[in-house]
Amino acid sequence: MLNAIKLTCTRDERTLFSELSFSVSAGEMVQVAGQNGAGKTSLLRILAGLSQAEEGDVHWQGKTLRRSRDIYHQDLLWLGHQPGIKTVLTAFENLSFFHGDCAAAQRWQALAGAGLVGFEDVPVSQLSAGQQRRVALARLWLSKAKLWILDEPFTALDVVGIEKLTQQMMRHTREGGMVILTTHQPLALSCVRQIVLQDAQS
Ligand SMILES: Nc1ncnc2c1ncn2[C@@H]1O[C@H](COP(=O)(O)OP(=O)(O)OP(=O)(O)O)[C@@H](O)[C@H]1O
Repeated sequence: MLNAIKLTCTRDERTLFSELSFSVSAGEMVQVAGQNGAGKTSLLRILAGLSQAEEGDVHWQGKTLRRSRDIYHQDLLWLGHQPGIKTVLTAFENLSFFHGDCAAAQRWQALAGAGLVGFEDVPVSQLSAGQQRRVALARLWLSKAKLWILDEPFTALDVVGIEKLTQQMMRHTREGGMVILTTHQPLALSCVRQIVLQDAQS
């Protein structure tokens, strides 16, 4: 279980959120919602251990991230705003780089799952924005991480890509995984719990 405990985040002397507490349990999908600039990415980065809250703490399986760092890194898959893939490599080579422990057949399957059949051997720099996003998301087909933290994963995806990703997130939570995401897309899923960050200025 992930516990956010009384998190306070301040940027440029503006408090984005204060004393924010919530938990995410196995099998849950949570959408962090709010207007542009409300602090969604800031919150996700804190949850992923990439930045620090001014106050409060994040616990994974009952321990602070500091104390559970190694296990947390194994259990977490973070996909940020940027695709975070290597543009000089092909789609297949990217999956080999990030998931060399998976069999080649699994990597091909992951690319097929993400809708990249026919583009496996093209350098990523020559793919469209949506295809590049699909390469990053193909990692979700291979990852054994329990917790996925996804910042705007639907960006640049077409309708088919959105559907594939939605199905993949649902499969993950059905199997006991956890998903925390931000998106400005309406999510037509009854199983998603929302955490809404109010704009401190409004
Ligand atoms: N490293 C930083 N230094 C200074 N200010 C920052 C930093 N990161 C974010 N901010 C500010 O914090 C506020 C919240 O940014 P954040 O990216 O968390 O918002 P968001 O809710 O994800 O927005 P969007 O929906 O536009 O992606 C913004 O006003 C931003 O300028």
